[in-house]
Amino acid sequence: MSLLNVEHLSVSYGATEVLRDVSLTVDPGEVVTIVGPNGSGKTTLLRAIVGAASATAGRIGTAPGLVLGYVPQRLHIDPTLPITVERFLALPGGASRADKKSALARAGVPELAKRQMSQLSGGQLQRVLLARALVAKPRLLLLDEPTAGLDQPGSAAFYRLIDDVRRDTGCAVLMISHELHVVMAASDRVICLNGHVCCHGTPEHVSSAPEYQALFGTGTGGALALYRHDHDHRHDHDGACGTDHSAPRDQTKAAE
Ligand SMILES: Nc1ncnc2c1ncn2[C@@H]1O[C@H](COP(=O)(O)OP(=O)(O)OP(=O)(O)O)[C@@H](O)[C@H]1O
Repeated sequence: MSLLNVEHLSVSYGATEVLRDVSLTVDPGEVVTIVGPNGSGKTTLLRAIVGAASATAGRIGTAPGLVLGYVPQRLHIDPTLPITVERFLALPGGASRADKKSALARAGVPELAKRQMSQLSGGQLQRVLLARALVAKPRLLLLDEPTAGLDQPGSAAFYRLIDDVRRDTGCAVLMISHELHVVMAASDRVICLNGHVCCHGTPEHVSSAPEYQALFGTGTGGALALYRHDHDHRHDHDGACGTDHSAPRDQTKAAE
């Protein structure tokens, strides 16, 4: 049984439809990565899954009692508001000291408990955000570009950490990433989003799909092209993006 089942989801901000007819599933233990150009609705999709953006159509089903852990893309911390890492990790429902300690240890930053949030480096902050997501012992971890702003070694270390967490806890991961080599190496499945699901499947399948290449270019240049592609294929309401949305079932579980 899937942990998460997004069915025909549409989300609008005012009159602007940002997501249209998006369907996907995440099964226990899977790593599913969402790629897509800036403004393609990736963050909105995660926000809808955690209940922070409301659907205009479709539904989001979760396994009974599913605990989600969400690492947002950005966190603004008011530097005038003193708050320690330890206090930041407190959950609305309360978290034990032991749970907070073990989440920090699992995120690789056990020494940061007493530090001020405003004094953390970018890499430390990402790990503290991860720790906060882990306190509740999630079965599904949602990561929104978790390594944005980190240098290459910092980013690689963070993804190794995610891999360790997944192996140790068995949680599934649904993440947004712009780093193609990470996506290729670490994901079971990839969903290419551009307001709608352009294509989906194994990393190999997606990276060779014409819809993906139209968005991101081909080869390793695709990773760099993520931010400067020209959106040159249609994705209006007839779904005419040249996409075979009925991709072979052995290659993907999206849109079931
Ligand atoms: N709260 C909001 N109100 C109105 N429009 C919004 C809001 N949040 C996002 N949008 C718009 O919705 C579209 C999708 O935004 P979203 O942040 O989901 O894209 P994204 O794929 O995550 O982009 P990026 O890669 O730049 O992070 C954008 O055009 C954005 O300007």
